[in-house]
Amino acid sequence: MSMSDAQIVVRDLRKEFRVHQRAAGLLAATRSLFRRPTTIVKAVDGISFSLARGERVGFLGPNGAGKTTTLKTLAGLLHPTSGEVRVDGHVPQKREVRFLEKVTLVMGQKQQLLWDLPPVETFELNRAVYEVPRTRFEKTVRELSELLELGDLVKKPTRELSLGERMKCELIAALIHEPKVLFLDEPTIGLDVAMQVAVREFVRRYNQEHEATLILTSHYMDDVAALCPRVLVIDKGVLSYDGALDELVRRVRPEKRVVLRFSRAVERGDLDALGKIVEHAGERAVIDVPQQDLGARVSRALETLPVIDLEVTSAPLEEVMSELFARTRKERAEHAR
Ligand SMILES: Nc1ncnc2c1ncn2[C@@H]1O[C@H](COP(=O)(O)OP(=O)(O)OP(=O)(O)O)[C@@H](O)[C@H]1O
Repeated sequence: MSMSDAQIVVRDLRKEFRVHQRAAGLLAATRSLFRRPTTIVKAVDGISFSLARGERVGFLGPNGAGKTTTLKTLAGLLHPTSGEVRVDGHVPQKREVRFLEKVTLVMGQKQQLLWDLPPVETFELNRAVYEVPRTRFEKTVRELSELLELGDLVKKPTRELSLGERMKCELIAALIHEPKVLFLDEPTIGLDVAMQVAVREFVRRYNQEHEATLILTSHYMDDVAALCPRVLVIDKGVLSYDGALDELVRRVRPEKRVVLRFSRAVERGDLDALGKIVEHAGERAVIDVPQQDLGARVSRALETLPVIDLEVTSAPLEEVMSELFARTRKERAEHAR
């Protein structure tokens, strides 16, 4: 994809925050009223990427990596310290009406629904703000409520809804104006597994039906695996990977995970030759085996051990990601020395 075809373009984006240090003690506090020491936090430290229309990209990184800051900048809520950002040809920070009509930012940790009123009232408010024609509005609300199986819940006061029901209504409120670009920051946080799946499927359908572009952050790797073929990995404001999720997993963890069950307890020493032992408790063992040796090692296990059950899996994505983040930190620490 050339930069000119891209719908979202980010070039060398930096965002710094100036933070006042809080000194302890009354005297220090009084003094700091006049001369407050400040430090600079480099939340985003020179990142570049671009997205084509309709793409779904996951934004991964540990806490404080700079994900929310990047999304807020793309949505026009924060001004970049330097660098360039374009979303469908617009400079987000100008917050032009035509730009605002095209985008939405959903933050799982914040809500826009009015607490004491039913969600439909917030939908109505957004209809007015975005000047959505009545018939289109009604069609959208009906379709989205059906997709999310909300029924008449949208007419109950928000405070009476469960977390999952509220999150679904948040999504509808954010989509009343049928945006083409979705920035979703932890949209499934706090939801149970069934609800996560429902929201995920809904987002997927919206993406397909509207050819909407999507950037998603989530601590639930299942969300990312289900929705985002491509991922960006950010740590300490710097991008360390931009590419296919599968490829990332292969790079970080070229091993397959083999779960073995035996008809009787097996000695640890008998397992050593198979690979890296992740777990071992007598009649059960979990072993990481290099991908290229998988066939040979599995045959060996079957020949030499009383195997009654064998399953080949991959390490959970959560584990792969925390290993990646730990590695990046370590490399950077060594680099800094
Ligand atoms: N308004 C602000 N003022 C000062 N520092 C900020 C501000 N917003 C964010 N930061 C700092 O910038 C860094 C990046 O924060 P950001 O919220 O973008 O991270 P994140 O990747 O979204 O993290 P998480 O996964 O925890 O939500 C953090 O060190 C954070 O403390």
